[in-house]
Amino acid sequence: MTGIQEADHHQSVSLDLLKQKMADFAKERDWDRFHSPRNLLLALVGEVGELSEIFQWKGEVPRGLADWKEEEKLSDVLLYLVRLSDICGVDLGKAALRKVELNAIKYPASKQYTTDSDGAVNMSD
Ligand SMILES: Nc1ccn([C@H]2C[C@H](O)[C@@H](COP(=O)(O)OP(=O)(O)OP(=O)(O)O)O2)c(=O)n1
Repeated sequence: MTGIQEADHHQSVSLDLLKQKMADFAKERDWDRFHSPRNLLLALVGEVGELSEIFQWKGEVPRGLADWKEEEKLSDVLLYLVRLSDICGVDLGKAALRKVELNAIKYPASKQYTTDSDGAVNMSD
């Protein structure tokens, strides 16, 4: 089973599955030689740039992004990030989970939060 059927079969798509798919994709094309950390980072930033183009000059966009057809750009960002993490030997899922835990310690849910005009977060009791 491959591709979309596989995704449908799974409850949700895991980072490990995406990591394996990207590794297979590169290996089958002999593209490991292109997937250096630097190249992957530049490719990732390039895809973030493509994503940014969709939003630029449009003002604030409502949540839900009605009729948004740009899922592929988000996917490219994720795929390059997953691949970069793999090549750099980082367990992205574990690292992100740990960061979520650190965020919760840094910003307790019991506090009140406001933001400055420059976007900085202020915390109070
Ligand atoms: N050296 C490469 C080139 C591509 N890809 C994979 C990862 C991305 O998911 C996708 C990116 O493909 P393109 O560079 O063709 O970019 P787009 O799909 O965004 O096409 P375009 O820039 O024409 O819109 O392909 C990859 O793994 N390694």
